[in-house]
This record gives sequence, structure tokens and C-alpha cells, in this order.
Amino acid sequence: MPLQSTCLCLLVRDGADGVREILLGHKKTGFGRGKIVALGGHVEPGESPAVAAAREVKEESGLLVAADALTESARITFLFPERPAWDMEVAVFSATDWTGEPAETAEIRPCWFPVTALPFDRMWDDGKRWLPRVLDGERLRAAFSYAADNETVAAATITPLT
Ligand SMILES: Nc1[nH]c(=O)nc2c1ncn2[C@H]1C[C@H](O)[C@@H](COP(=O)(O)OP(=O)(O)OP(=O)(O)O)O1
Repeated sequence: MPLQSTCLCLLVRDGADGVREILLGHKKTGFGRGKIVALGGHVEPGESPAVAAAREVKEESGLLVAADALTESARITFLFPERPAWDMEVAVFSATDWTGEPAETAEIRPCWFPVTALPFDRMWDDGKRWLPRVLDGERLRAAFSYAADNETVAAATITPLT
């Protein structure tokens, strides 16, 4: 069976003190509840991943971002051998242009974080391995396989995205 197709969108701005900031969110419902995650979700049938990413940003934060303003930054496979239903293929996009101010929704409480102080201890365990590299401008193809606890990365591969 094909993996669930999902997307993430990394919104990055220049912070007041010159340090770049990324919009992440406290996930209040569904998959990853309680974690700090990037905005995103499932790609619906017939939707391109970029259009899905723009839609998810709007649904989860109220921000308007154009699908054609998104840059594909990574493609990541998340595997949970103990919970194969959670396996996902994720298209990761980045954007620096959008309209509006982020607002809390039923699903997410958005929050800006300096890229120098990312909340890895509250994110999925894979985040620390790929997010800083993408924020540094690398384009990645990665795969992460989780251990039996479904919380700890047991194996990872990261190669350039071609
Ligand atoms: N290991 C992981 N690390 C990570 O950084 N993001 C992950 C991840 N595994 C899944 N995700 C992301 C991808 C996707 O955007 C999101 C899960 O999709 P959703 O937020 O859509 O889930 P929900 O169960 O809330 O359902 P919907 O909102 O109905 O789509 O979590």
C-alpha cells in the first residue's frame, strides 16, 4: 500500500533581533498531539503537495501563502515498524512570503521560534536531524525509522534531494 502522503510548510521570517524565526505550532489534536510541529497535514486526493501545504497553513494558522511561493526543501519518509498505519511520505516546503498574522485554531497554537533555539525536546525525535539542515538551505531526501517505542529514531538516512 502506498504511504500516506502528507506535507509540511516551514514559514521563516527575519526576527526583530536579526535572528531568523520559524513558525511552529503546539499540536492540540490528532496525530502528534502534545508535540511542537511544523504546520502541515494530509495531501487530499487530486491535490498537489504544494497546494495541500498552502491549504494546511491556512487551516492551521489563518495565514495565506500561495502554493507557487513555496520552495520544496525536503522529502522525508517516516516509518513506524510497530505502527505501520503511521508511516508517511512528507513533502517539506519553505516560504518567506505570506499574508496575515498567525492565529490559534482548534488544531494548532502557532508560535515563532528563533532558528537558534528550536524546541527539539518537544518535537518528533527526527526534527533535530533534518530541520537545522533545511533551515541552513540544504535540500534533503531523508528516511527515519522509529524504534518500538514509536518515539525514538532507530535508523536514519539523509542524502541530497535531486
Ligand atoms: N515524524 C514526524 N516528524 C515531523 O516533523 N512531522 C511529522 C512526523 N510524522 C508526521 N509528521 C507530520 C506530517 C503531517 O503534516 C502531520 C500529520 O498530519 P495531520 O496534522 O494532518 O494529522 P491529523 O491526524 O491531525 O489529521 P488531519 O489534520 O485531518 O490531516 O504530521
